[in-house]
Amino acid sequence: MRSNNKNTLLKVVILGDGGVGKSCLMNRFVSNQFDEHSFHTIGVEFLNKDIEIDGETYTLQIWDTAGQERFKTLRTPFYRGSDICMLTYAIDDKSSFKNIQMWKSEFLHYADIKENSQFPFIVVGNKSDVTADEREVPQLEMETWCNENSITSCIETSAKNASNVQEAFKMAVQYWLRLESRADKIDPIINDTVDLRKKHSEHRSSCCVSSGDE
Ligand SMILES: Nc1nc2c(ncn2[C@@H]2O[C@H](COP(=O)(O)OP(=O)(O)OP(=O)(O)O)[C@@H](O)[C@H]2O)c(=O)[nH]1
Repeated sequence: MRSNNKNTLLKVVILGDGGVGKSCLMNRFVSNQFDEHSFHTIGVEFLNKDIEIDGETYTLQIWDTAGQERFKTLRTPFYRGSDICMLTYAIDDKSSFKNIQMWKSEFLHYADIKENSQFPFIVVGNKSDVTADEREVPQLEMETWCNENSITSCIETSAKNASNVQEAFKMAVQYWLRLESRADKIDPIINDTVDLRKKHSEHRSSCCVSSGDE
């Protein structure tokens, strides 16, 4: 295990189609703010935020990526070294749900993770505040897809009204912990070779590319 009462740094990458609310989810989680007129992300940007689970502190380094296809070459180099991947869609946008399979494949390829290995993916259906008439993806459909893809963590969120946002990140870390403790039992030596324990303050970190107006 990487915890042992020390602050554990986890890299979380948020993927999904442009406009599903990735930046808003990150900003709601980190700053408890929501921007009704959020601009498209160009490339990637990240923020750090501490989260406490069972008395242990985890620093999440959250990477918000650009969902638009034209920014693919800017975002994919940042997938390597991720500990958790959030596959995000909007519940009022069926095509964004259909595309999470593509996002999963893109992540596995560029993060260089074997297709059949267990990785902590969490599926997030955002914009749960929309009306029943606007909903295009029933919750059951998400749960079925997750079952078929051996993903045990899925949740509907609203960055707008803050529903389940903290829970989504907490659930992701708990999933990571479950897989990590299983891996430690199988191969404790290999898992101790990479020490990601670092102390971080909560701050916005600049990266190669920032948000901008499209
Ligand atoms: N109703 C509703 N709208 C939301 C929610 N989250 C985000 N939005 C809106 O959806 C739009 C896109 O949000 P972003 O966070 O910029 O989407 P993104 O996925 O980061 O988009 P890209 O940067 O292009 O990949 C903005 O107008 C937001 O205000 C939500 O939970 N509910």
